[in-house]
Amino acid sequence: MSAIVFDLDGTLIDSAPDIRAAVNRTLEDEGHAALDLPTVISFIGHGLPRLVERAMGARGIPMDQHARLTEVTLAHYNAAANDLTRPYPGVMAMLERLREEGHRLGICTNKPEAPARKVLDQFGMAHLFDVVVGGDTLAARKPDPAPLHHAFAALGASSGLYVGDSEVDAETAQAAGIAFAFFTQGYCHVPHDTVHCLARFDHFDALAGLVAKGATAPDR
Ligand SMILES: O=C(O)COP(=O)(O)O
Ligand SMILES: [Mg+2]
Repeated sequence: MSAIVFDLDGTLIDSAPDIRAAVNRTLEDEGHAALDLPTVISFIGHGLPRLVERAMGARGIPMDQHARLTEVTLAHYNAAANDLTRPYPGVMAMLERLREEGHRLGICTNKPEAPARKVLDQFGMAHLFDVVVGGDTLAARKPDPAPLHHAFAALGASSGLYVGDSEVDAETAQAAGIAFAFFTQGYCHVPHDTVHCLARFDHFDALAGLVAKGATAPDR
């Protein structure tokens, strides 16, 4: 038995199109032009408040509107979190296999906890996870290691494997002293060879094999 914790956006699910739609609804409500998908993807990774801040910056909206527009965007997202979102190929089979092998699974995402739970539920994945830590579950969010420590503690493990798609996840794992497996098809914003990881993979069919080969050994 080991504990395996997953990032969500860009790792288990390709959620950027719905995130983009929510942000663009907010911008359009305010009379501003929409943002394209690559631009929105470049803003994903540090949580919703940061994403809204960057979208506002791109459109020259004064930051005194930030708290309000973050709430508005969250409401838009909660209303339509699964219209365009899809799990990456092989995700469901991989999660079920890891559970069958006796691993305990968790989520550590910077997405707010409520929509994270909702998305997992709508894809029929919620029952596979023993803990969901979102960007607003604790006072700190990734790359602070606290949310990842919290997830592993809830699983009754001090170590295991963290699986994510971005430099933020790699930094978080390193700060937490947890081994990191890097899914390369998500929303990473730096050259892939600069991402510190124990293993990298581009399809979830490969993950169970990595776990079996001992990718859950401590990273340092
Ligand atoms: O909400 C974000 O900015 C990123 O979410 P993630 O941590 O699941 O990639
Ligand atoms: Mg991610």
